[in-house]
Amino acid sequence: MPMLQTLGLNKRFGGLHVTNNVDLTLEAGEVHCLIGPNGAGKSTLFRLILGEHLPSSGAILFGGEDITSLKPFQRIRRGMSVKFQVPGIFKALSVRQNLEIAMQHHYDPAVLAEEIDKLLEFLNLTEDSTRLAGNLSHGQKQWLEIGMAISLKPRLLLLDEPTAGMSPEETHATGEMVKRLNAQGMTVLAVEHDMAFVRQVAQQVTVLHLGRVFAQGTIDEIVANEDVAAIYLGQTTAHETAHEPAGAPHA
Ligand SMILES: Nc1ncnc2c1ncn2[C@@H]1O[C@H](COP(=O)(O)OP(=O)(O)OP(=O)(O)O)[C@@H](O)[C@H]1O
Repeated sequence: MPMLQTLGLNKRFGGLHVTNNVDLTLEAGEVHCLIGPNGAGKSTLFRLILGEHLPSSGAILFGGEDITSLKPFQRIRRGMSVKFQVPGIFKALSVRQNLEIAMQHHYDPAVLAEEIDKLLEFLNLTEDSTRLAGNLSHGQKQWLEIGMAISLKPRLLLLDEPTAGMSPEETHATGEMVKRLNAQGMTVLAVEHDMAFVRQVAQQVTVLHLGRVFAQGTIDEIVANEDVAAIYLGQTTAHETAHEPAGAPHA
């Protein structure tokens, strides 16, 4: 049974048809990347999956259960977790305190410290555990957020442009993190522009264009697809800045 399925999903904002009949299937245990030019509808699809938007029509199944009308917290309870681009960490608290806040109500006090230690090690943040989160590097902040998102051991992790603004080294380290999570059984759906990252982690890639599924396949199939290359034409690297991801994938 697939981990996640969207069936004929539509979302309209007034006259704008932003999600157009999207059928997306994520098999359990896969890393799936969602790519597409700016405005293709990637973030909207994410918000539909998480329940921050309700679809105009269509359905969403999570582990076979119809969750279309469930609220975000009910989806999270069922094992979904998300890391958005917008920072969600408490800058004035230490790295460890941030994780404590995310985890304290979900773990027995007897094992909490040990669980946090394990997570800090996974995130390469052990030596930074007493630093204020606001003083971390950009990449480390993103890793702390990933840590908060995985702290409750979700079945499905949604990542919205996890490597935005990162150096190539940080991007690669993030990819390794995702691969280790996946090796432990976590299913991952990531919106991502960085094709090096997509190539590093993705078993399946879906290309969205104008709200529709434009192409789907392995990274090799997607990169070789001339129609996919064509929809990125005109969206050159001129859009890129260090902190603003471009619409076009950069190889
Ligand atoms: N709440 C909203 N109300 C009206 N229009 C919206 C809303 N949210 C998104 N849109 C529109 O839907 C379209 C798709 O937006 P979306 O953010 O989903 O695209 P995206 O693929 O994530 O783009 P990007 O790569 O730039 O983040 C855009 O034209 C956007 O302006």
